[in-house]
Amino acid sequence: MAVKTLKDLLDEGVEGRTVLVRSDLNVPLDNGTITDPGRIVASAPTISALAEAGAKVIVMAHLGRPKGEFDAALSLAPVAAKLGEVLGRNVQLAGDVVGQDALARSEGLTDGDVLLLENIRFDPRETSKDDAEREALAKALVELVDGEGAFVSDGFGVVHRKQASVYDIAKLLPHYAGNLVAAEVEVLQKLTQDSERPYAVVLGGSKVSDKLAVIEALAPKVDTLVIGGGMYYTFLAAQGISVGNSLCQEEMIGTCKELLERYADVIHIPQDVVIADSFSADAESETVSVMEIPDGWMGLDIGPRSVERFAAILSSAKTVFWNGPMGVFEFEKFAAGTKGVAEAIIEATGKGAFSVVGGGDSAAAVRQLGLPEDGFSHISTGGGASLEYLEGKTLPGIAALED
Ligand SMILES: Nc1ncnc2c1ncn2[C@@H]1O[C@H](COP(=O)(O)OP(=O)(O)O)[C@@H](O)[C@H]1O
Ligand SMILES: O=C(OP(=O)(O)O)[C@H](O)COP(=O)(O)O
Repeated sequence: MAVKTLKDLLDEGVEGRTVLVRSDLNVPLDNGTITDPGRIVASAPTISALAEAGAKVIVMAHLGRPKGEFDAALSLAPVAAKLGEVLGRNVQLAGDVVGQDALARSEGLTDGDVLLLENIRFDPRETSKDDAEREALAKALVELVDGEGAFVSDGFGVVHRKQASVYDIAKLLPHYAGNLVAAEVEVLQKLTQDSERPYAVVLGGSKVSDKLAVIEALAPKVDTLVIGGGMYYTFLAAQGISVGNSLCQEEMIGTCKELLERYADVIHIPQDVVIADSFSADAESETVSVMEIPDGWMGLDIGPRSVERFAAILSSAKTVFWNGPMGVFEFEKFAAGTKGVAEAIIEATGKGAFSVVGGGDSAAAVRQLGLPEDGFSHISTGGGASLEYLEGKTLPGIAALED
């Protein structure tokens, strides 16, 4: 990556300078409690290095997908507390993004202080499609800077988003790749440059509209695409199978039909499914063939026959990239598919395959299901970002650092 790095910035000297850092602190929450702090832990070294070197550090981050306005359930308050604990230093949380409180707190920063702005997506300009709106937010963020500022991009999980705190801000300040972004890109380069065959990609999760588009680009590049989680119901619907209340992206049915025809040898979808009568931990559940999903029920995990078949396919892979849980692993009843597929990837890794798990929830699943983290070659903090990198797409948050 031909970009300046954190080391370059530290060599220049940051004492007394305000450094804006974009981190991906989008961690899973259960009723306000962080269930997996992985992304906070992975983001800490860059923030810590800057604070230690005497910078006034202002961290920008998002949580979930608020609709451009304050949402108490998506406040970064629990994240600020956890970040402080991990860093071993006080982390202030601003009550807003670029409002009165953020401005007053940024003016009061002294060397080595860390200030976290409130969820950057509370400001509708962050995710706006309008360049001028995003640029206006980027300018407001720069106004928090005292003297000669700098921008460090360290939120790998969000570098595929053309958003104000990821992309536009780099045009206004000297910019550098943080340690996490640099390390993640280095590992993913291995996957794109010399991936040993057979190369398998396993896709699941719930960001169906984002990731169905990725399948189109990845299918010609890999030997096997294993699809589970919330992703495959659109493929079932494309075969005329009724999916009840399962996640399904109606407008992508035509695309899925074409993909199934063109890549029949590459794409593998489940044969059986664990269905539920509601989206809850104690829902009534049953394992059925994918042909038998009744109206009103929804698929929340892949079934045991599918796990067995996927495990057989993955056992011969030499390169594996996995993003997205196979089911709603947060509920015990629907965790077996994710566990089974993860175990198959661990087994392949043990036999010499190079394996990468990407995504906040996928990484959380590995830890929560008690699987060994060192069973994989690398655990990445970015799911969508990794996928788009593997696709060969230009990632706005990385391209902006190259300018
Ligand atoms: N069949 C399903 N229906 C609804 N949600 C699902 C299903 N399978 C998996 N999920 C959910 O997908 C979420 C993770 O999706 P995603 O954000 O795409 O993954 P990652 O964060 O690893 O990139 C998990 O919270 C999980 O509960
Ligand atoms: O969780 C994230 O991505 P991932 O689920 O693809 O790993 C990132 O924080 C990006 O979030 P977004 O997909 O709402 O832009």
